[in-house]
Amino acid sequence: MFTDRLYNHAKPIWDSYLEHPFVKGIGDGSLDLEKFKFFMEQDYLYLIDYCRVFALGSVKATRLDTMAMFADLLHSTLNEEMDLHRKYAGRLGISKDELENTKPSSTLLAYTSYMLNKAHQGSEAEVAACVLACTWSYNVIGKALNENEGASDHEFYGDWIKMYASDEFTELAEAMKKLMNELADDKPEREKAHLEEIFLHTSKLEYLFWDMAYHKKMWLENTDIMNS
Ligand SMILES: Cc1ncc(CO)c(N)n1
Repeated sequence: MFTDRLYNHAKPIWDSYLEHPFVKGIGDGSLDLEKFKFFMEQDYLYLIDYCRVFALGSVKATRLDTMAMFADLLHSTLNEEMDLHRKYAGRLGISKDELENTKPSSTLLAYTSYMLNKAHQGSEAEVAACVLACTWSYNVIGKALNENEGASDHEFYGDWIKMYASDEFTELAEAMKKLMNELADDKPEREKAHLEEIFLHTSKLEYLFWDMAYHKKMWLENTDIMNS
């Protein structure tokens, strides 16, 4: 299947997520709260544009069931996944306004601009390739962290793990993989290679996103000049 090919190619990058101190810190509960706060603020902005990518998927869908699938993903991101962020914001003392008015980091802009550009230019298959690494890798990470004894009961990070390891989120990731396979399987090799490139780029951007959050990096690490 096409998604096996994608996974095999991206495996070293995906394995490195689980080694990253940010991800490990969620798993063992040791992550600095300020780093998590930075992450959730940037991730909220990320999800706003991620929803726009799903909307483009509905626009470009050639079949009604694909249109419905992108619409469902948009709906559950807006109402369920982003609700996790709104609840964490409440616990961290960030208002909804502040959350929506977060200043974007360079990594966030690179990631969302890339996805939106590819989604605007491409067909429904490119749109699926843009969002696949996101949903799928968070599910893989959530399930891996959930293996840690007591991780999902952690009083602060437990809810994050429960969200991404949940049956509902697993179903979304599986549905995305199924859609990618349906859309890619009969495509010529040149097109498959392009979809694979998008998957690899977004997989790398996922790593950059974890690293950005760990260092609370806006534009350049350890410089204030560009951070205003
Ligand atoms: C950066 C990023 N990638 C993937 C997901 C999962 O939806 C997320 N919330 N944020």
